[in-house]
Amino acid sequence: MEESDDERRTWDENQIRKYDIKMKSVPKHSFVDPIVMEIMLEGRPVIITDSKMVEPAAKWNLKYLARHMGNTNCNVIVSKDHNFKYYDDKCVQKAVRAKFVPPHKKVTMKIGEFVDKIKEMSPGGERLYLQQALTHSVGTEIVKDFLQFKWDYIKGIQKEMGWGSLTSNLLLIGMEGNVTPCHYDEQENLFAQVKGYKRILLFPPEQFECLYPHPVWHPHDRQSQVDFDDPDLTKFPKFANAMAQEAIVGPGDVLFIPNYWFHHVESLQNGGYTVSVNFWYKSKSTGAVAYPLNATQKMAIMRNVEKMLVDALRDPDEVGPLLRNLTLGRYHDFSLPPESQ
Ligand SMILES: O=C(O)CCC(=O)C(=O)O
Ligand SMILES: [Fe+2]
Repeated sequence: MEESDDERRTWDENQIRKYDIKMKSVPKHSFVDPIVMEIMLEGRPVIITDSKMVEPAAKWNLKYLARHMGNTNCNVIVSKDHNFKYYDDKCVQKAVRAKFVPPHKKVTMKIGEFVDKIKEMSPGGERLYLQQALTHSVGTEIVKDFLQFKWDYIKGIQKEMGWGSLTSNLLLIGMEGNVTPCHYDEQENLFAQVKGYKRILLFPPEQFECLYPHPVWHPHDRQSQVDFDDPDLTKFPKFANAMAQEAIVGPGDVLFIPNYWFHHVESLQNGGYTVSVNFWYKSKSTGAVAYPLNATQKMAIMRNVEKMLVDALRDPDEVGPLLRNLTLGRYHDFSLPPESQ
């Protein structure tokens, strides 16, 4: 961990984790370029540069945050390794909860304590990741900075995209090398990078079958079951066909992560701590629906069917067998040419 707040202006390949995944780059354009909105309206990710969208947060180094957020009880995840796979502990099914072993601890602490801890931590040891919603409780100076964000610009995007309300802003302070494993969210995301560099691997909803998300009733709902560090291709063979879109973002960059797009996020190794602020928005409400439905709409249907079945059967273990009985020997022939049926 860097002692100082020394600003690194770039990064190199050695700081990037190595995965056996095919990749191409996410396009990167200045906020003044009309192509930004064109890409976003197509529902594709883009890195927006020079927008100064969260410029007042540029001074949010650890010292400033510790001084001005001192009294806030912050949510901090403590992990034994570099992975911070999200889980929902409000998960309703008691049976699931009993069998589920959380991969890490969630605690709360004051930011001062967090800063002291991350400075003490040794390589290969325990890691921390602060993930705190920006609310009024974070202190007046931070709220003042927040109010100085470029809201005209931000609201302009919201309007042009037809998004619903801004639901929350998460402040993320990560240690170098931390990884948020591959998952999707049910919101549109303007992900603003403030300090340090992050690499994000994105996968479109069309690649659902390559990423094998956990069932919806599972505490790891929305998270891929595939361990990128050591993919089990026997269990998850189609992961071999996954094609990532890579984005590397640094201070001042904003990445658009579309609703239902899978994303893996890593703070670059040996790059010091990272600070990011995201903006989560409700998606555009679906007006007239065009057929055939797209991959995002099909993912939403699958979520609803799964939820309904677990509700009706009252036992998550019965969902898989029922779905198999429903389709086995009945539906698979449709994809084959007539002579092989
Ligand atoms: O920055 C990270 O580590 C995760 C961020 C993320 O998943 C999100 O903003 O949706
Ligand atoms: Fe996310």
